Amino acid sequence: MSVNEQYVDSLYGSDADLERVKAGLDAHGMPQISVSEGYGRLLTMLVRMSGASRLLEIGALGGYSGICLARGLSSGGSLLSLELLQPYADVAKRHMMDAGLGELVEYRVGDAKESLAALVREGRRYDFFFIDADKEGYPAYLDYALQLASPGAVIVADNILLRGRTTEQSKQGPAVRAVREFNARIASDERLESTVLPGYDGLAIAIVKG
Ligand SMILES: C[S@@+](CC[C@H](N)C(=O)[O-])C[C@H]1O[C@@H](n2cnc3c(N)ncnc32)[C@H](O)[C@@H]1O
Repeated sequence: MSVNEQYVDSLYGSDADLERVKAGLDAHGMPQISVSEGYGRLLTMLVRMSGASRLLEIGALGGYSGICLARGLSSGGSLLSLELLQPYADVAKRHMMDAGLGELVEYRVGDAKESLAALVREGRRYDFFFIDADKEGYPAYLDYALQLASPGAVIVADNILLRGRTTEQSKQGPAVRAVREFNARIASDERLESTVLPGYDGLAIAIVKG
């Protein structure tokens, strides 16, 4: 983390619900790869500012971003979270319940591409997407988000810099290539209005034009 990011994070007090998630990840032998603190706060604000009520998260881990997303919901809103691993979804649900947000979230376990294809078949619509699962899947996740989006929906994706690998031309692995394709599409797709924030590990934010 940069000095600036550390400084900004130090302005905020400790958050008991999010600290519980970090401790829970260690306790369950899960990786500490939750969204950064600063972008977690931004997720809450984006949900609140957009007025989104049907949220779709791709990649739950231990529920850190789930808490941040659900905190921005107003009454009647809900979060569907797609997670590959049942034990991770169970841990995330526990953390959401501990944060008093358990009623707002539902999990679908399995490969996100299959869950997303099922949501398309079911005719579902969402007005906020948070993409944060396997990086090879990002281009497909963007395709599905566009199919599932209501007009004006917000699409956010984390880790678009891959800790420097995205900009290092010698790196040509499948995850790097997929994220480069995703970033290029976020910036150039005429259906989207977008920006990319280069802080922490990079965050893409797009609005689906109405
Ligand atoms: C970076 S972590 C998510 C962090 C979480 N969004 C947060 O900030 O708290 C990525 C998650 O995606 C899940 N994942 C990886 N591949 C997946 C797939 N094909 N389908 C669904 N989930 C997947 C992993 O099991 C892991 O929990």
